[in-house]
Amino acid sequence: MVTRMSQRAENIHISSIERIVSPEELKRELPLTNDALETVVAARNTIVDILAKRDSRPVGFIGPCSIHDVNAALDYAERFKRLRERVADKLFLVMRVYFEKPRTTLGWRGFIMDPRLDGSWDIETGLREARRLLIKINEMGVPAGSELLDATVPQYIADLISWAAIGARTTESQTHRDMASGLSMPVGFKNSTDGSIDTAVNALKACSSPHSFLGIDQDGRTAVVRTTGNGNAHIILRGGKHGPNYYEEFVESAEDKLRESGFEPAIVIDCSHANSGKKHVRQERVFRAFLEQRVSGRSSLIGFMLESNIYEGCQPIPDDLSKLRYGVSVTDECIGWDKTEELVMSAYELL
Ligand SMILES: O=C[C@H](O)[C@H](O)COP(=O)(O)O
Ligand SMILES: C=C(OP(=O)(O)O)C(=O)O
Repeated sequence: MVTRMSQRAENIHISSIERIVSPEELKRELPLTNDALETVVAARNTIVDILAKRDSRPVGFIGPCSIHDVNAALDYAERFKRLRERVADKLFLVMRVYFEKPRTTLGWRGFIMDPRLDGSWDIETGLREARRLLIKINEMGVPAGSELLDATVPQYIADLISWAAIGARTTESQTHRDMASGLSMPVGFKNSTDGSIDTAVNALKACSSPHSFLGIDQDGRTAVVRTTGNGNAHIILRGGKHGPNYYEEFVESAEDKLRESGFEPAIVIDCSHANSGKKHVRQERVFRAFLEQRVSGRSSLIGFMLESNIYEGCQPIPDDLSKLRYGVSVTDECIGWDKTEELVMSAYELL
């Protein structure tokens, strides 16, 4: 017979809780360098200027769907650096350096959560190696943009991120709106997976106001976090379950909704995800439609996103990791580097 004293009311489904390095300890081990800080501050200021239309260059968020191999990420960053310098007078390019992946149901959750890609969930190593990689990329002069998914992660890496995304699956989440209201960098909110633009506009309203919520401090202790609100936020059209939303009528409708809510329209077109039906070959079509609208004077379109890797396509994560193909996405399909260069250079010619 179960006695009352043997019953338990908590941690029934918890198998373990392990302490890890605190944000402060990790930053002491891997400090922000002056060169990296310079990249971050300059890029954030430029994106703020682009949002406010003081800088007329479109911003491009380009890079892998997810980082899974540090060497391939650095190889990509070298190519990216050369390309971004070539087009810098007409385009401002930020590398997608995405470490956290939200999933529709199940799947690999990204480099921070599972850096070895084998289900070992060595999150402490993930945080450490993500921070180390971000320092190197920023020291090269390449600014990084990333989706912020776990509300604890920013304390470990946000000082190295120049632009953050809140994804389609979390734009409506109070936790993510609270978090975004305290972030130091500009933030893009995706429309939700059902295609709702209202959800993203509501997120802008929420995120531009102050909030108080529970988080951790730099020592890793539970703390009340009070924010001032983040006025540097914008929406990202990524399509939804009923199809793409990069066409003019959707952009106009988004502009109207933003104006009605008191925001000067600033919109990024995501050329991937539901705008491309997750087919890398369709990203070009979306990109060209973005360019056409932009060149014909639609100044609300302040930027675009391309999912790009060294080689095109994607691959499932094999049980034998030695069979992973170098430079190929392990999440969504990406365009390859040659196509990336071709698209960016064609935009450069046109702008
Ligand atoms: O960007 C990546 C994916 O679109 C997102 O993480 C969802 O992926 P899934 O539908 O394969 O789970
Ligand atoms: C997950 C992503 O996008 P979305 O939230 O639009 O699905 C992404 O950009 O990696």
